[in-house]
This record gives sequence, C-alpha cells and structure tokens, in this order.
Amino acid sequence: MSVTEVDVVLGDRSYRIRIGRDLLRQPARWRDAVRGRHVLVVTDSTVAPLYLARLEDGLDGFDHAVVTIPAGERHKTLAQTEQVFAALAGLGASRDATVIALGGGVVGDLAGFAAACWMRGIDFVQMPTTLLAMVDSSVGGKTGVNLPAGKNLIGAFHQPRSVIIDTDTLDTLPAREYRAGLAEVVKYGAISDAAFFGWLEQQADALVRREPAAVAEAIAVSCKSKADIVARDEREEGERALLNFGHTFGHALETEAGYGTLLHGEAVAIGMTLAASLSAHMGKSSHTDTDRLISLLKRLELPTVVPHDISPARLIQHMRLDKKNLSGKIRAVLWHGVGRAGVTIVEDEQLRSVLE
Ligand SMILES: NC(=O)c1ccc[n+]([C@@H]2O[C@H](COP(=O)([O-])OP(=O)(O)OC[C@H]3O[C@@H](n4cnc5c(N)ncnc54)[C@H](O)[C@@H]3O)[C@@H](O)[C@H]2O)c1
Ligand SMILES: O=C(O)C(=O)C[C@@H](O)[C@H](O)[C@H](O)COP(=O)(O)O
Ligand SMILES: [Zn+2]
Repeated sequence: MSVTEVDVVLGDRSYRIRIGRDLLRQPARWRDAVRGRHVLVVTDSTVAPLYLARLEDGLDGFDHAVVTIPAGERHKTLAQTEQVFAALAGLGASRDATVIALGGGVVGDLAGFAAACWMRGIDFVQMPTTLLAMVDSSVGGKTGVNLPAGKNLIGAFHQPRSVIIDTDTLDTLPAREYRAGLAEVVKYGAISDAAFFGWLEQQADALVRREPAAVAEAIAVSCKSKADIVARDEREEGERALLNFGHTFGHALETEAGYGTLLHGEAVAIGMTLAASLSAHMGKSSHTDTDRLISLLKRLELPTVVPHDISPARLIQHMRLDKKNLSGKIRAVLWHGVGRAGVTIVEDEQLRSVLE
C-alpha cells in the first residue's frame, strides 16, 4: 500500500506527515513516532467508537490511557483541557510521555495545547480523522482553545512529532463536515497556488463525489503547501498570516453565531468571499476573480453569504480580538487575485462596506 510522505522542515528540526490508506491498522507505519512509556490518547465521543480500537490495538507495550471529550466546537475549552491534564497526572506522565490526538481539528488543537503545557511541553502526534484536520489543523503546530470572547484566544505554537493521516477514516465523515474541509483546501489555491486553484475548478465535481484519487491529491497538495509556508515562517511573523485568509471574518462569524452553529470551514468559506469582495472594493483584485472564487465555493456546496440574523457591528467588535491585529488596528488578509494575497490594515468603514 503506498504512503505519501511530506516533510515539514523547521530550521534544523523536521517532522514527517504520512498519508495513506488504513494506516491506523498498520502500527509499523506509525509506532516509531511514539516515544516514552506513557501515552495519552485524546479523542472525542464520535470518533472513539469508530476508530479508537484500531489505534489501541497498536499500543501494546505502552502504558496508555484515553480521554474522550464531547464532540464539537463548543467543547474546545479550557475546562476540557483540564480533563486532559488530570488524565496525564493519573497516568504519571513524565517529560518523555506522548499525547496522541485522534480526531478532528477540535481534538488536535486541544490535545496539542495540553501537550504544549504539560511539564512545559511533551511530544504529541496528530492522527487527524476529518478532511479539515488532514489538510490544515494537524500540520504547523498552532494549538489552542476558544474563549467565549473569541476563537483560539488561548494557545501555543507546539509542533507535532509526526502526523499520521489514515484517509480511510474519511469513509464515515458526514457530508457537511467533509465540505467544510474543502474550504481550507480552496484557501491554499487562492493564496499561493493558481495552478492548484485551476485544478480544483476542474476537479470540483470529483471532489464533491469524494473520488479517492481527487481527495488524495487534494490532501497531499494541501499538506505540501502548508508545510512550505510553515517552514518559511513557523511563528506567523510574516507570510504565515496568509493562511488566515477568510479567517478575520470567519472567526468573527463562528463566535457570533455560537460555536458549532457555523462549522469552521463554512465560516472560512463565507469569510473568503467577504475578504475577496473587500479586496475588489479596495482595488487589490478584480470582481472577475471574486466571481471565480464564489463559483468554486458554490460548486463545492459551501456557503458564501452571511446568515441574515448576524449583525455587522457585532462582527466588527469580534474582529478587534483577531490575533493579526497590531496596536488596535484590524489587519486582514486581502486577496490580490488567484494565487496571491497580502496583509493590510482595514478600517471599520471598509469592513462595513462589505458587511452591510
Ligand atoms: N491548528 C490549526 O492550524 C487549525 C487549522 C484549521 C482549523 N483549526 C481548528 O479546527 C477546528 C475544526 O476542525 P474540524 O472541522 O475537524 O472539526 P471537529 O474536530 O469538530 O470535527 C468535526 C465533527 O466530525 C466528527 N468526526 C471527526 N472525524 C470523524 C470521522 N472520521 N467520521 C465521523 N465523524 C467524525 C467529530 O466528532 C466532530 O463532530 C476548529 O476549532 C478550527 O479552529 C485549526
Ligand atoms: O496554520 C495557520 O497559520 C492558520 O492560520 C490556519 C487556519 O486555517 C486555522 O484556522 C488557524 O487555527 C487559525 O489561527 P488563528 O491564529 O487565527 O487562531
Ligand atoms: Zn482555518
């Protein structure tokens, strides 16, 4: 069975992303990533009954325990992180212990954050089971949890030791969650890879039908794209901020709608549409490019308009806590046309012009 490997090179360190079918059932393909005697698996209440046994079968020889958090964005909280700390304490986990995140982006972000904090940092391994986690959240080391005031406001940069992508786990992923993952795939084409954007336009129907070859290619290209950007700017001091395209609006939408009401990928799809419209309004890209983006997102069955009951003023209020802001100024990723983007200070008036 073939495995695609992508390396994330960070100066003199690196880690490997392995992408393949049925990897969970082949411990020989991932056990080398797990060090120490103690292993804590963090998963959620939907993923555990589906895939935990496959993983646990490969953990013989380790002292392991499992924390199962309730599924969904509402539970990406400090309170759930405390459950992970309690389990690490119960396991007697020392500095050479490993946390394994088995699940979507919620589990990966929360478990990674717990690993970043436990004894000031222990190893963790990402085993993503949603498309979104496979193409984005499992790679790059952004970890954290939400506060009622905003998305991912508490967190740390903490790179995984390895990322194991078993694409067979997508078989059980609901259609809405799958489509949400496609939004982040579109993001890579939009910000940095015009050829990939063109490929997505050609393959949109195959992707909606989840044709395995198209899905595998989308995952591999996305991982490579993210790995390249993170290698050049691990801590978001420059170029990495482009990975936030659509997120200034998107995070505000998720927070205002109530966590889990709009999925992260859905909010990012609407956010990319708004950012593209704002960019065209500011003369940084063309309306033709915006139409191209909206048309692709629609073909991928993603939302592109703000739900009618959401207030522009409240969205702008949430944007004041965006992590890209400096000295009280809202900074957003604007689009410079297919394959190009940049970060720009935006005024309330300009934000209102696309939101109202
Ligand atoms: N760290 C990063 O760089 C980064 C990047 C993008 C997104 N994120 C974060 O990721 C989160 C979104 O991740 P997500 O979309 O994976 O959401 P999620 O983790 O909530 O998973 C979505 C739903 O699918 C279920 N699920 C997971 N795998 C399944 C499977 N194989 N079969 C059936 N059901 C399955 C989960 O239980 C959950 O109900 C957000 O919190 C977002 O902020 C982080
Ligand atoms: O990896 C990054 O960098 C990203 O911005 C990827 C985003 O898709 C992701 O949603 C990330 O969690 C957003 O980070 P934040 O710093 O805006 O909270
Ligand atoms: Zn995102």
